[in-house]
Amino acid sequence: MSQLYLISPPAIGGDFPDLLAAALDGGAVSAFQLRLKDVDEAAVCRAVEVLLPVTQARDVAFLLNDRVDLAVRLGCDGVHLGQEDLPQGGVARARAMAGGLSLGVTCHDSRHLAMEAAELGADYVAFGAFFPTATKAARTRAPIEIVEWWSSVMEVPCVAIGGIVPANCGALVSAGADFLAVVGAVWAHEAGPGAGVAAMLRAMA
Ligand SMILES: Cc1ncc(COP(=O)(O)OP(=O)(O)O)c(N)n1
Ligand SMILES: Cc1ncsc1CCOP(=O)(O)O
Ligand SMILES: [Mg+2]
Repeated sequence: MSQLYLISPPAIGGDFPDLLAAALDGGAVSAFQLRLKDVDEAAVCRAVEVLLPVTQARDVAFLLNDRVDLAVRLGCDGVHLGQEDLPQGGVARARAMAGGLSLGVTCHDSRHLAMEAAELGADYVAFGAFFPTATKAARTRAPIEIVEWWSSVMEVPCVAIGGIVPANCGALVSAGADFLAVVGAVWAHEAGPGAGVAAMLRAMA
């Protein structure tokens, strides 16, 4: 059984706290990642301040994308780092900086990067993109077999990301993905984010 990992749109408006509440009230979301792109640090801090209470009230873990220093300073539950977001010293240094926070690391389609990240203390590894996505110009396409392999040989959880929607998520659930991370499937759902979460959870069940 996979769990749902919700990621914010790359840009958010003033109504986003209400949209996030609606999404989280649509069903059991295990983790939320704030992933803002092209905004300054002050805007990220303000967003964390207003969104953290929304997730805390619903017992959903709050991870910040890209910035381990800010995640620690702002009291987030975790941080997600890409290979280009790692500090000097790589995953080992990120692990030390993150302390008790949950640490996730992007591993694209690489078994090597994933084994290295797990060895150096990542709490989860992320593979993707599995399907075409409009959210990001993803640098790699990952085969579903990498999830099958990872879940059969490793204990550290894995996250699948990239173009995941209700119609295609079954193969990743069957392959043993611990978490499915989605953006568009929820925020672009025609009936709103709560319906997007509910539709994902129905398809994952
Ligand atoms: C759960 C999860 N997996 C992968 C990513 C991608 O991270 P990264 O490669 O650093 O790319 P950006 O998201 O920063 O554009 C992620 N954010 N979350
Ligand atoms: C952040 C990220 N990293 C790889 S694909 C992706 C975007 C995922 O968004 P969507 O679920 O809309 O395809
Ligand atoms: Mg990043």
